[in-house]
Parts: sequence; structure tokens; C-alpha cells
Amino acid sequence: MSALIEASDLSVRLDGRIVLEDVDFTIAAHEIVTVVGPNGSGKSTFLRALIGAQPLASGSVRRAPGLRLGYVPQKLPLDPSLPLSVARFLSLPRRVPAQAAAQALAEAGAAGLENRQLNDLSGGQLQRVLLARALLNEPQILLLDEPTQGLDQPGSAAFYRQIEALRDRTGCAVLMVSHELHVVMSASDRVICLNGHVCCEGHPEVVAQAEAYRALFGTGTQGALALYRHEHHHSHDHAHPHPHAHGDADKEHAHAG
Ligand SMILES: Nc1ncnc2c1ncn2[C@@H]1O[C@H](COP(=O)(O)OP(=O)(O)OP(=O)(O)O)[C@@H](O)[C@H]1O
Repeated sequence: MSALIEASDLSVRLDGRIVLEDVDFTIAAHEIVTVVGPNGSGKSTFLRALIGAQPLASGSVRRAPGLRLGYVPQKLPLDPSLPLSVARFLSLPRRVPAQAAAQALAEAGAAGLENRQLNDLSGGQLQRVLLARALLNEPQILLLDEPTQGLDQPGSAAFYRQIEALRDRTGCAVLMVSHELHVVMSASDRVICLNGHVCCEGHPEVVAQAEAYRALFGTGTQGALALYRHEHHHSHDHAHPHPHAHGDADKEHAHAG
């Protein structure tokens, strides 16, 4: 399948400091890819570089010709004195029919917020509205920067299920940044662990067990990852019987990146 976005040897310098170095990346239609990494590891910068909002120090980013992308930033600086309803915001810069706006809001988990003021929304609601606005563009790829910040765990899990359903219905690709490793694991086809460079990447199960990943996130996540394994990893196609202690990773699949 051909790539929607492809980056080669991408490096970014901010304030004279290299924050991303030699990152190779590709994403195809229908894929859900999650970027994880510690604070300040360059995740937001990476998304901005991919959409062309961040100049590169070296390397290249290639986007499919005419690619429709929807980008939802981590936050939107709003002027607190500016009155702007959700409905009007969704109709910027071009007017959309009320029914289309309502449908996009419903799809983003923000049904019925049309008449609310943007400034009065909670952080989570505002992000849903930003997602709705991105959806109006019928994106082939959605880039979401920490879309579940401020949501509780069930809220985050519900959001990821919504994103998966959206992907299944429209076939769009999704690239998102998240800190919620345990929830993300179940919703992603591929996980990229970023810390200025790509530490490791691959199927969520593989990344969860990679030494580079564990070195970054320590053992603190082990319980949560084990919980994920407990809930979602029931089929084992290898034949030999051995006890699956859920707090203990299967070493035979371990892969250091
Ligand atoms: N405009 C800027 N000028 C200089 N340095 C910046 C700028 N924006 C970000 N940085 C620095 O670049 C690095 C990467 O920032 P970035 O926001 O991409 O990280 P992140 O992984 O998204 O972080 P977080 O998880 O905290 O959101 C950080 O060290 C940050 O301080």
C-alpha cells in the first residue's frame, strides 16, 4: 500500500538544539499509529513537521499529492474576550450546513454542543470540537496530539473505540500522540516510541516488551501493560504449555530496539 505520509532522515532543530534526529516514518491508509515518549521527546514537533508546519533541519517529508489531513493540536490559544459559538467555529473558514456540523460533532463525541461558547468548554470538550472540525474536511489522515488529555480512563478508552470505529467506517489513517500506554496499546496497529529519535517501533506487544521502551518508561507501566495483556491477549498460538503469569512478560517475544 502506498504511503500517505513518508519521512526520511527527518531532523528538526529548535533554538539551536536538535530535538528530532534522523527519524524515518511512514503511514498508509487505514493504519492507527501511536507515538509515545516522555515529555519533551519531540512528539508534538514530529506531528508539526509531518504536516509541514515545522521547518526541517535536514531530511524530507513527502505527503501524497492532494492529501486531505485533519490536525488536532494539543491546545488552541483562544482569546477569552472573543465570543464564538461552536457552530460558528465549525463554519470557519467556510460555511457548513447545520446537519453536517451536527453529524461531525456526534462523530467526535461532542453531540449537542453547537450553541455553546468555545471559551466555556472544558479541555476535553474543546478537543472534541477540534476533532469535529477536522472531520468536516473528510480527512484521509487524522493527526491527533494527545487527544485524551484531561479525560479519565474510561473516557479515554471510549475515545479510542470511537477513533477505531471512525477508521473502520471511513478508512482514514490515524496518527496520534498519547501518554496512556495501557489504553493506547489496544487501539493501535503500530506504536512508535520516540525520544528525539525512534527508540523502537512495531506491534504494540513487541514495543511493550522492548528494552528501549522499558528503559524509557521503567517498570512503572508494567502493571498496566500486564493488565492489557490480561484483558486482551487470550489466544496463544504457540503449542507448549506454560503458565502465563500476567505480571511477567513473555521473554520469548522480547525484542530490543
Ligand atoms: N518553539 C520552541 N522553541 C524552542 N524549543 C522548543 C520549542 N517548542 C518545543 N521546544 C522544545 O523541543 C523539545 C520537544 O518539544 P515537543 O513539544 O515536541 O515535545 P513533546 O514530546 O510533544 O512533549 P510533551 O509530551 O510534554 O507534550 C522540548 O525540549 C521543548 O522544550
